[in-house]
Amino acid sequence: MWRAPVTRLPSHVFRLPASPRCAGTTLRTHPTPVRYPRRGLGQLTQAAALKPSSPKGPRASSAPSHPSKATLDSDDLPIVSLDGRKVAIGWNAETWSRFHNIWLRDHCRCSECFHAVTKQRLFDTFEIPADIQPLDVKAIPEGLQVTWPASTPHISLYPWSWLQTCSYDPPFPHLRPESESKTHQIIWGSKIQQAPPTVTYEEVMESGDFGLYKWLQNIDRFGFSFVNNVPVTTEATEELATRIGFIRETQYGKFWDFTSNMAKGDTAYTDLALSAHTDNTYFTDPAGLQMFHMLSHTEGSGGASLLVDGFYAASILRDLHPESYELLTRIPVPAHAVGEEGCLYRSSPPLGYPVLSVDRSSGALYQVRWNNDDRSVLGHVGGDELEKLYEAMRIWNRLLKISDLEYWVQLTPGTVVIMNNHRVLHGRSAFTGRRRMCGAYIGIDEYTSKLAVLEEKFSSRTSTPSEGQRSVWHPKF
Ligand SMILES: C[N+](C)(C)CCCC[C@H](N)C(=O)O
Ligand SMILES: O=C(O)CCC(=O)C(=O)O
Repeated sequence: MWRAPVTRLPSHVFRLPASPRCAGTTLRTHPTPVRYPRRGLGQLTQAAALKPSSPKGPRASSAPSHPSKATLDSDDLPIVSLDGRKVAIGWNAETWSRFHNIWLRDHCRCSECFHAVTKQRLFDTFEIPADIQPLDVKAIPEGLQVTWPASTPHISLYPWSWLQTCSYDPPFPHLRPESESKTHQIIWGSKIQQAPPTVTYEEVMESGDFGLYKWLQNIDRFGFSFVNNVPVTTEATEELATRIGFIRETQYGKFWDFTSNMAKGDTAYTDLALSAHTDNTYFTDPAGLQMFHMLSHTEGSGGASLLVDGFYAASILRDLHPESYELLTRIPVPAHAVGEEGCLYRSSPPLGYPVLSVDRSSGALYQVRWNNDDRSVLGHVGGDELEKLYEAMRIWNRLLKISDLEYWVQLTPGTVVIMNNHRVLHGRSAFTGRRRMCGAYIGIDEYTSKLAVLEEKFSSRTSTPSEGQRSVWHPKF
């Protein structure tokens, strides 16, 4: 049985082994702090600075760390030079970035080129000559200053830290904001039941939003969170959901209040057991968050809830069954929801989406789509690949049922569970009696937007300026 080496974290949570990249989690390498060009390097004359730098100029080897302040000392500025159709910036003796001239002109964010409030581009990118050349490039304490040819020469200024965050030749991943959350992702197994991520209703509802931030950080890191002490009403549960964003309405309604009465044409509205699955595999954009609050269960038993970390299961599949992992990241699987007379939802495009969606550039897993009950006819997989696909699904299904991965919990009135439906699978055991459940979906974009806004508010990296308007140099757009 594959087990990630347990590190110094509590026994029920651990980070993936220090392999370069695992499903959904890229461990951050903390760059050794790098000094800016020493005085000697910073003293290039203006003319020298404009000379094309040596094409074999040193490439990035030690990634720079963000400058500790917005402006740099005049005698310690990066070297800047023209390099054909690019501008080269020497952060230190061996680390350079190169930005295409057209990229720099396109990304000018002065008030003429970029709307200071709406943060939308104001000029026509395609008016920029493909071979545009600066009249001048200069390193000044505030950043890289570039003068562009125009009837009245146009001056652009790019802050040093923004250039480092956006550097693409080479990229500095550890400076990208998305590296933060990926690094924070914590995968878990059944031992999470020792200390599941939990916040209180009072924390989440308090007006300062820090409790709400704590809740969303839980979801960002673990893929789910409980909320305790929630009033046992649909109204309080709905109000809790809308603290994150507007509810996603579907054919099941907006805020659901359901039981096993087949009110809707889906087995969720029965007392049957449901194996681990994600919802909405038939939607182009499956709901991002799913919230459940069990309001009552009388005259019966069972109905325990199941949570499985799909990113954990996928990392095991990747490491132990790479061929099956590859098939599940490549072969689309169609799905449908047609139980309601007035509905005939089927995947669009008709072939559907892979069970495991992987970012083709980084290789990081970003979504699990799995509901074997809602899967449609596999009519597009030919040859021996079909049997390999069934074998891959069999292995995947077996992984989801390993006791070390299953977190069974009996929900009780007053405790809400919310999960990231793109990562955490859920299910339930069969039950008897009358079981009343309520909840809602929230779109993935509403969730990630609210988390980003709260990060702006509470984290040091991207604080909103005192005047309340976010900077045009915000690292996230
Ligand atoms: C609305 N509520 C969550 C109660 C039921 C949703 C139906 C679940 C459906 N089989 C799916 O996997 O999407
Ligand atoms: O009834 C439950 O506990 C969960 C039902 C379910 O899996 C769903 O609605 O997707």
